[in-house]
Amino acid sequence: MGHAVAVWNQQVAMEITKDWNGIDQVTLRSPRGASTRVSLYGGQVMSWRNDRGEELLFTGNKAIFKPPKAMRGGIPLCFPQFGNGGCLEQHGFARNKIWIIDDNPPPLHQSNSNGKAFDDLLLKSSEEDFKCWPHSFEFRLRVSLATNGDLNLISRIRNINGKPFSFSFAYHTYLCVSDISEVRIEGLETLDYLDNLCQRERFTEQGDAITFETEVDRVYITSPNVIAVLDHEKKQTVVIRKDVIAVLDHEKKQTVVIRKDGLPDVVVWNPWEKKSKAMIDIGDDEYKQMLCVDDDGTNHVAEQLQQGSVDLAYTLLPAPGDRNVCLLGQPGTSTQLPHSLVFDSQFLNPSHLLGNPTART
Ligand SMILES: O=P(O)(O)OC[C@H]1O[C@H](O)[C@H](O)[C@@H](O)[C@@H]1O
Repeated sequence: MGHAVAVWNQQVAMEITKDWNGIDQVTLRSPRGASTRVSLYGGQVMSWRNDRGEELLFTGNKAIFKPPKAMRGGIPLCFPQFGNGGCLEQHGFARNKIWIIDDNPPPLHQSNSNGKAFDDLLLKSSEEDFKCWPHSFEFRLRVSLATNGDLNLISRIRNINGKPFSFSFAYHTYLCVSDISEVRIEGLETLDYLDNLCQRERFTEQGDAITFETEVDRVYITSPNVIAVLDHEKKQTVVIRKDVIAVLDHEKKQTVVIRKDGLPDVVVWNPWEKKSKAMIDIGDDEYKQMLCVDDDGTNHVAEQLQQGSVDLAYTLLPAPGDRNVCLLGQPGTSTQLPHSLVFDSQFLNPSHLLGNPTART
């Protein structure tokens, strides 16, 4: 079966229920109480809670949980287009499709499932999609939850007829923050970005850090190894690496680390007050509690998939905020943060990405 649990009590580790629209949703639970819920509508992660039951992803009070639009919040999957730069609807159609549970997924590395509850979902190109995007693909998503609450997403996109196609992709992650005015991002300051608010004009980031005093919608190109997003109010920091993003919330005493592979760019988005008021599915003031840090391959990759498949891996790791953090990047380098996580980021090897038992100390 494509939904399985490796180690602990399977009966409590995974549950399939119907949402209020009658659409299946899969809840995975860790033995320590962390959980995640993924909807077959869009393959979207709707919720991710740490072992204290605290929600780590943003969902607004006015979020609309009804097809044909994706719910604003959680982690929508943007495919085969991120943004509105192509011929498709904004962020592509995958987030608005009904996925199925994949009962027979091709194997991932053996250790991927060690000690984890996981579920495999599948979206196949349909005749309807073909009218607007004439390419044959299979998009497999593995969502897994480790014993320690780490959330891993692996997207495997496969060209199934050998005719090359291009696509862009993003994990459009809505992080929950305390107060956007108290959040800053460090590490993007020398990067070039395309400003979606200025017809994608290219600028170079000049400030010491990115702070939020107005709407921001930027694509940072080829993000470096380390970016930090600090949330003073929540006492939380997000560290983003090319392969890793960490989110530390001092107030909530939690850390989230994101590791990614095959996704060179970072999109930073907050709609701010005016745009929020114009959006029907977010409360007027809720922009203060959200920050989208999307990991994508919009500009550089626009993956050309000639044959075979590409894997786009993504890991979110929560950690208590009362220990020291050491993010180990390249061998011999490290970034010390005030709170706590130690991991080995040789994540290009899926066994490290998904199954490294030393990921948390
Ligand atoms: O409203 P959505 O289609 O979900 O898009 C929400 C946002 O997604 C990304 O972050 C884009 O950079 C923004 O321009 C867009 O507004």
